Amino acid sequence: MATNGDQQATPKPPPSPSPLRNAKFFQANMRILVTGGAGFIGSHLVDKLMENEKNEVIVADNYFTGSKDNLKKWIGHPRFELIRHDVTEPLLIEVDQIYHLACPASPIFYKYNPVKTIKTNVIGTLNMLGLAKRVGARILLTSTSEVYGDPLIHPQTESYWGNVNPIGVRSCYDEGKRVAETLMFDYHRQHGIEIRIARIFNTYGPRMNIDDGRVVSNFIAQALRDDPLTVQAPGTQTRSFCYVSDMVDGLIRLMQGDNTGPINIGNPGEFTMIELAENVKELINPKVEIIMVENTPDDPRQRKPDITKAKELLGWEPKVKLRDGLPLMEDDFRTRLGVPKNK
Ligand SMILES: NC(=O)c1ccc[n+]([C@@H]2O[C@H](COP(=O)([O-])OP(=O)(O)OC[C@H]3O[C@@H](n4cnc5c(N)ncnc54)[C@H](O)[C@@H]3O)[C@@H](O)[C@H]2O)c1
Ligand SMILES: O=c1ccn([C@@H]2O[C@H](COP(=O)(O)OP(=O)(O)O[C@H]3OC[C@@H](O)[C@H](O)[C@H]3O)[C@@H](O)[C@H]2O)c(=O)[nH]1
Repeated sequence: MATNGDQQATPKPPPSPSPLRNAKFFQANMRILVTGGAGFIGSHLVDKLMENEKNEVIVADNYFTGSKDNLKKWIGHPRFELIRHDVTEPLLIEVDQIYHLACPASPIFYKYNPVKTIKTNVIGTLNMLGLAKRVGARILLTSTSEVYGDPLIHPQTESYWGNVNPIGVRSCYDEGKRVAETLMFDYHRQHGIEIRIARIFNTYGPRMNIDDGRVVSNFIAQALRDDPLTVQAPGTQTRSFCYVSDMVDGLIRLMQGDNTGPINIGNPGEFTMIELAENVKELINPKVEIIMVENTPDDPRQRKPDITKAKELLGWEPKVKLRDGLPLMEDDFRTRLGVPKNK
């Protein structure tokens, strides 16, 4: 049973969705729901889960920031199903595991309709926990480093409670994810649900929306379009960037392991935004200009994961360095933007 030091209820055995599942000649695949599976991280997670022939993967997504395009290689596959579904509505299906990712992640998208972002985090997580409770599924929440807000300790350990503005423009996301974590633990303590919480730090890689608005996708798209790289002032703020394949590996290990978390999953390599811009310029377009532009309120000034827990409890650490990951993302952006390498 999962351990996190808190008192825990004894989990009930999962109800069997069909007596056939225990029959000798019935192929009992692991049924895995991925909410938000048409998005950036979700679609890479689906690719990895589909590699295992014992997995059946069901994606539920409302396509707010995701796209069917990200899943096109699986559409029609006998072990794959795609459902247009908004997680703020209940979902009645039979599954063994739930990876709950559904939520806009880029600040420009989560601020676009903040009330909807809160609903997605709170009602959406309640609905997925209700589903987990009904069918006895294990559920993993993709929480975020944003639960630490503008952190006053550095690097951030999971025991740090954070420094979040409860009424700011980012709060719909930060506080929404904090409530989602609370709900996960309350369902765990009250109903014995098997939970897993990943606190994801900034992740990048192929398939990010070209106009996603997050810094790595912005800089790469700008470099390929010969537009200036827009560093938001002061540019000394830091982030630590994890390549998506490392992230997916960490999420699967967390789901399959014995620990509830929360566990930080991220790459501790820390960069200022000026350093990131300089790296993109050097690697992708040495002629591009770097300019300073105005920032948005409550931008965290520093962020770096302490990944001791992930190393010890999951045997996980990231493998891909930023300077190796950026060219992989560049190739994907070149294809989608139609900008050949030696233009
Ligand atoms: N990428 C990162 O750096 C990062 C960092 C921390 C946490 N996370 C978390 O990881 C998850 C995935 O992030 P991502 O980067 O892939 O973002 P993304 O925007 O590419 O993917 C989110 C997906 O959720 C879907 N979605 C949004 N609201 C929904 C709703 N109400 N019902 C159903 N589907 C909905 C979107 O259409 C999209 O497919 C999110 O929960 C995010 O908070 C991501
Ligand atoms: O064009 C840009 C965009 C962003 N930035 C800066 O880059 C830094 C990172 O900004 P991003 O928008 O990529 O992402 P943030 O780190 O602010 O938020 C992210 O944190 C973790 C996740 O939960 C989410 O994916 C997202 O909320 C910020 O300091 C921002 O000011 C730029 O300098 N230029």
